[in-house]
Amino acid sequence: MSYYHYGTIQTNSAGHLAIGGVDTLALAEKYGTPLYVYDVALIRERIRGFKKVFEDRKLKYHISYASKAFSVKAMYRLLKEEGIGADVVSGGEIYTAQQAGFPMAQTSFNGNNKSRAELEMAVEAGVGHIILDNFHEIELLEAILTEKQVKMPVLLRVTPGISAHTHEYDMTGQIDSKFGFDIKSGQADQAVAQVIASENLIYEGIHAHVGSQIFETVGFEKAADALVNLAANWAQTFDLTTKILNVGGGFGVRYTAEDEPLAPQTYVENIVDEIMKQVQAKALPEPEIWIEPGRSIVAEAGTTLYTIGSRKDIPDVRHYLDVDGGMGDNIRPALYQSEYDAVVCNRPDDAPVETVTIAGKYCESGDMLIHDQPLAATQPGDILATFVTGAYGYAMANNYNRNPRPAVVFVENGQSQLVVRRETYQNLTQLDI
Ligand SMILES: Cc1ncc(COP(=O)(O)O)c(C=O)c1O
Ligand SMILES: N[C@@H](CCCC[NH3+])C(=O)O
Repeated sequence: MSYYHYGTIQTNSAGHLAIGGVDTLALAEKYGTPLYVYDVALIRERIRGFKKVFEDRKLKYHISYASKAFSVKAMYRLLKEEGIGADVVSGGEIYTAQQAGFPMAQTSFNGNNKSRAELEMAVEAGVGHIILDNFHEIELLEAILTEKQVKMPVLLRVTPGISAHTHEYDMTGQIDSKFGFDIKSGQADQAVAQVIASENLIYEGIHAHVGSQIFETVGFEKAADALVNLAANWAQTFDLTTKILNVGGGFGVRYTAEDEPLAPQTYVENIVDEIMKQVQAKALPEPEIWIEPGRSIVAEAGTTLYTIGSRKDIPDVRHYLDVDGGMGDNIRPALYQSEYDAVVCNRPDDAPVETVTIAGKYCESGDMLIHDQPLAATQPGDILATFVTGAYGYAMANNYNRNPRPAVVFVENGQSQLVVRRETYQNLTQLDI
């Protein structure tokens, strides 16, 4: 086997790459390329794996899928089926969840610059919790709630001063961060005092998110300690009960064979055990533990299919193999130098015969999907699959060079279902006047 296995991905009896029991060549034929294909069984498996950690321990919990990783109506419907919540970060995500018929009480709203219009929308939509991020937002929300004469449960997002080991753009828990109230300087204390004094903001707990694509558990455990300490301090100083401890997401996944993440549940087991240890040591009441994973629920479930087109061979320098997508459907290599693996869908198990650089079709020299990919022999028209594109792929897709965004297909039990249509050229000009 020449590629790494995720979920239901396998070579079928025809010798082709199959996902969810569906031949990828048939998918490319039916829906066109580039195409995002999601292995629904793997998404379910990830969600159930997280649930099991809490249920095995008989703990109070809430899983809030970080929608930003992949926010489309079909995803919210799947979350609803699996009975978990969703974290949203914009009016657009609130709208999408509403359109999908998602139970809005099961949502929380994060973000460092929520607008008045977005906060009003959240209150009207019945969003379950607002995760307060800064002093301006406290005032804004208080004003809205006073006007509407409603009350809103809130969490306070704090920055615990932990620098997680990941790409600089993926770090969020360090003191010098645009997100949340800083603990060390006393901002978090000041914020909670303001919330307690408010008529309409109902304090329910604390939130921290240290960053994304993190492999070590130590950062998460330190953040968990910081949250329990804060809850203990606030119990003493303000006689305040912290009902919810939200430790965020950020659990790292395997993009290539070189990555060595822990099993997704292991991160959560470590965090939960650390929280419960500290809670017991400080004699605090048992909190409801919230997690907010995005990538670890959807990343490995996503595969992108491309059609191979031209190639350029520069003797003794490099072989460029071009595909019909690129930084418009996967900006992560250009933005974070992220690495991916690929196989040729009609012969995934063939031994590599050359090392190629997979280039996108966009007018940017940096539009490379994979550097130095060992690959079987290919010809124009062959279908190429890149793995682990389910998180921050479609979510960050764009129309650069006026390329339409690809379609999204869910596969499960041998069936495929179109869940997002391919954009058309007409869609591209529909807002132009
Ligand atoms: C507040 C918050 N919660 C959750 C997430 C989800 O992170 P991930 O997709 O790495 O699990 C993020 C993104 O980093 C975030 O900023
Ligand atoms: N978009 C980023 C992660 C950002 C996480 C959100 N705070 C990625 O693809 O890795």
